[in-house]
Amino acid sequence: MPEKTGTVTADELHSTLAEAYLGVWRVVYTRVPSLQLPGGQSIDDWKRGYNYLRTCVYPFFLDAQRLFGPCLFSLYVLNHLWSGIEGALLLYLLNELLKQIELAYIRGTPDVWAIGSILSMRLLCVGVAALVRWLSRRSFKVNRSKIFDVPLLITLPPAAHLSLDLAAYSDSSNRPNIDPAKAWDAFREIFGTFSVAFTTISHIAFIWNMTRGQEDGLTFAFLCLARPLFTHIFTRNIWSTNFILYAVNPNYLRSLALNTIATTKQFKQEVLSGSLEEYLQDGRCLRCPPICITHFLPEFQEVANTLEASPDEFPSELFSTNPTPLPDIIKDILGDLPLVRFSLLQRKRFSITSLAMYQRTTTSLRSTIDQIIYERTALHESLHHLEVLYGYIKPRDTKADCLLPYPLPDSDPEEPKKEGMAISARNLSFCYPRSPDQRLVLKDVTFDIPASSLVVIVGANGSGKSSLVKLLCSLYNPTLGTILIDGKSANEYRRQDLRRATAVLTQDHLLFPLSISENISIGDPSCEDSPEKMERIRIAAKMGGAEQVIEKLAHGFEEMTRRMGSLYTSEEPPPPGPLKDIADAVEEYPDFSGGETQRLVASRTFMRLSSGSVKLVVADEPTSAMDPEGEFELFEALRKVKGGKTMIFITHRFGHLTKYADLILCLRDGELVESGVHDELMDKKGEYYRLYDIQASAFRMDTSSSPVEYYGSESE
Ligand SMILES: Nc1ncnc2c1ncn2[C@@H]1O[C@H](COP(=O)(O)OP(=O)(O)OP(=O)(O)O)[C@@H](O)[C@H]1O
Repeated sequence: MPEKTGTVTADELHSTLAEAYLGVWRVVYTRVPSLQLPGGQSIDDWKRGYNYLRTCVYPFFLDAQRLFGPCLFSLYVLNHLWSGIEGALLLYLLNELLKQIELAYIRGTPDVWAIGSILSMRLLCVGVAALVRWLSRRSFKVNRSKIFDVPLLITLPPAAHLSLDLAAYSDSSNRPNIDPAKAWDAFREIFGTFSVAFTTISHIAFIWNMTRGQEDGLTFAFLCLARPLFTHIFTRNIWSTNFILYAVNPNYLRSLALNTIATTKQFKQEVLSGSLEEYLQDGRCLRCPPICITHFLPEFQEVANTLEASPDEFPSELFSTNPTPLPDIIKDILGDLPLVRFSLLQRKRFSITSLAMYQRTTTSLRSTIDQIIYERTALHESLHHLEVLYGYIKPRDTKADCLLPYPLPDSDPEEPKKEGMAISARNLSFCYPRSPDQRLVLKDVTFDIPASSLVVIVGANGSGKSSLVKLLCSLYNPTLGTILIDGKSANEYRRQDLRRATAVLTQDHLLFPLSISENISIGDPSCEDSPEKMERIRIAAKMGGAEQVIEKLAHGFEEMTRRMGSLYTSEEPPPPGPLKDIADAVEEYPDFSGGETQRLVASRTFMRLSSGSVKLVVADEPTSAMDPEGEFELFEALRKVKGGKTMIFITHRFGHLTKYADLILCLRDGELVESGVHDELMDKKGEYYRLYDIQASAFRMDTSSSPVEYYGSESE
C-alpha cells in the first residue's frame, strides 16, 4: 500500500522530521533539537513553557481559585506542598533517630528525652499528613464535578465546536479536542509536578545538609544525580516529541479489516447476504464441524508468520528499546557510584547509620528525579490541553457587529415586504478546502434567481448540484466569484442571519439523540414552550409525512431516538435472565428505515418553515429513500407552504417538478450548461433533454440497449 505523506516533501520530511518503522507501525516524529538544556529541553521549549505559564496556566489557576473558593484552593495547595516536603522531613527525623540509637549503643544509655521528642515530631508529621490528605480528598471528591467540571468545562467543548464553520471543521486539526476530564487531569498534573519538584529540591537540600562541611559533599551530591541524568539523556521516549503513528503493514491492516467485517454489527447483514462467512474464515473450519480452536490454528499460524518480522507490540515500547544492553549496564554502575565513593573516601567517619541514610536518600532522590522525567511528558500533554482550552475562550468577534442584518429593515414601510430571497451567482468557482487534488467542482457559474421563484437544479451524479447549494446556503465560501443576496454581496450580511432565513433539507440530515418532539421542534430553535408548540410540532409531523411513523412508537412523540450514556455490565453480555432483559430494554431504541428517517427530518424542516423567518428553502434530494407516494406528497406539501419563499429543489426524479419550475439550472461537470424553463430546455435538445429522456425511457421499458448480457441472465 503506498504511504500517504500528504503535501510534505521528502526534503521537509528529513529536515524537521524523522521516521522509524516499528513493528507494523510507521512513526514520524519531530527531530529532538541538538541543543539540550537540563530536563532535555531546547531553549525554544523553555520559552514555550514560559508562554504556557503566562497564557494558560496562570489564567487557569485564577479560574480554578475562583471556582473552588480560597479555602478549598488553599487546602489543595497545602496538601501538595506538604507531600513535597514530607519525604525529606521524615528522612531528616529518621536520620536523627538513628543517630540517637547509635549514640545510645556507644554510651550504653539512651537519651530518652531526645528520642521521645524525635518520635513525637515524627508522629505529628504523619498525623498532619494524614489529616491534610483526608480533608483534601474528601472535599475534592464532593466538589470536583459541582464546581469544576460543570461550570468551566461542560459548557466549553460545545462552545468550541460550535464556533467553527463547515470549512474550518473539515480540517481535523481545527477540531477542538477538549475533554472535560483532561482539564481536571491538567490541574492535578501541574500540582503533582510542582510537588515532585519540591520533593526533589527538599531531598537535595537534605543531602546537602548531611554532607555539609565534608570535603566531598558536593561530589557526592552530583554522583547521586548521575544515574537519573544518564537515564534521561539516553532513553528514547516517543512521548517527548510530536509524532504521528499509523499501521502500514498490509497483512496487519487486512487482518484488522477482516476482523472488523466479521465482528461489527454494521456489516452483519452484508456478511450474511453475501455468504461471506467462509471467505472471512478461509473456509477450512466450517467444513469440519464441530468447530474447535485447533482447526483455526493453521490460519493463525499463517497470520502470525507473516507478522513475525513486524510485531504489533505497542510502538512506544519498541521505540524506547535500546539496540544494545550497554546503557542498562552503565545505568546500574552509575547507580552504585555514590556508595562506592562514600565507602572509599569516608572510611574514617564510616558509620552504619550514615551509610543507611545515604543509601535511602539517594534511592528516594533517584526515584523522584525519574518521576520528574516521566511527569514531564504528562505535564507537556496537560499544558497542551490547557492551551487548547484557553485557545477557544476568545473575545467576542466584534467584526460580526459591523455586518448588515438580514433581512434589511424596510426603507419604505409602505412597500410590500418581500417574502423570498433573490440570489445571483457571478462567476462562481469552488474547490473544497483540503481536497487532495484541489479540483474545481464548480466552474465559472453565473445565474439569477428572482425572489419567490421555484428553481430545480438538475445534472448527473457529481455534476456539482449539492456543492452549489452548499455555497448558496453559506455553508462554504466560493473560491472565486460572488454570491449576491437581494442585490448585496452575501459577505456583507451576518452569516447567522442568512442561515436563520434558510431552511435546508438534504438526504444526509440525521436524527439527533433527543426525543421525537424535540427532533422536530429544534427546527425552530426560537420556539418557546407553550401549548401551541405541541400543536405546531403535530402539524409539522403531518406535513412531513411522519404522522404514522410516530403513531407506531411506544412513547409517541416522547420516544427517544437514541440512548446516550453507556450501559455497564459485569459480564459482557449479561447471561440470559431478568438482568439481561433489563439491559436489553435499556439499550432498546427504535430502528427507523431510511424513508422514515427522511420523513422525520422533513417534519423538522416544516417546523422551521412555520417560524415565519424563512425566505429560502433548499431541498437537496430529501426523498432519496422514500417511496414514490411519499416523495410526491412531500414535494406537494413543500409547494403548498411555499407562499412567496424562494424554493430550490435538487432531485434526480424531477419529471413531476420541472413543469412548475420558474427556472431550471442544468449542470454538467461543474459547469452550468443550460438554464431556462422546461419547454425551452426540451426544445434545445441538449443535456436537460438527455436527462429527461433517460427518465422517460425507463417508463417505456426500452431494453434494447440493456447491458444485461454482461451478467449472463438473458442467455440463461
Ligand atoms: N466534501 C468534499 N470534499 C471534496 N470533494 C467533494 C466533497 N463533496 C463533494 N465533492 C466532490 O465534488 C464533486 C461534486 O459533488 P456534488 O455532491 O456537488 O455533486 P452532485 O451533483 O450533487 O452529485 P449527486 O447527484 O451524486 O448527489 C464530486 O466530484 C465530489 O467528489
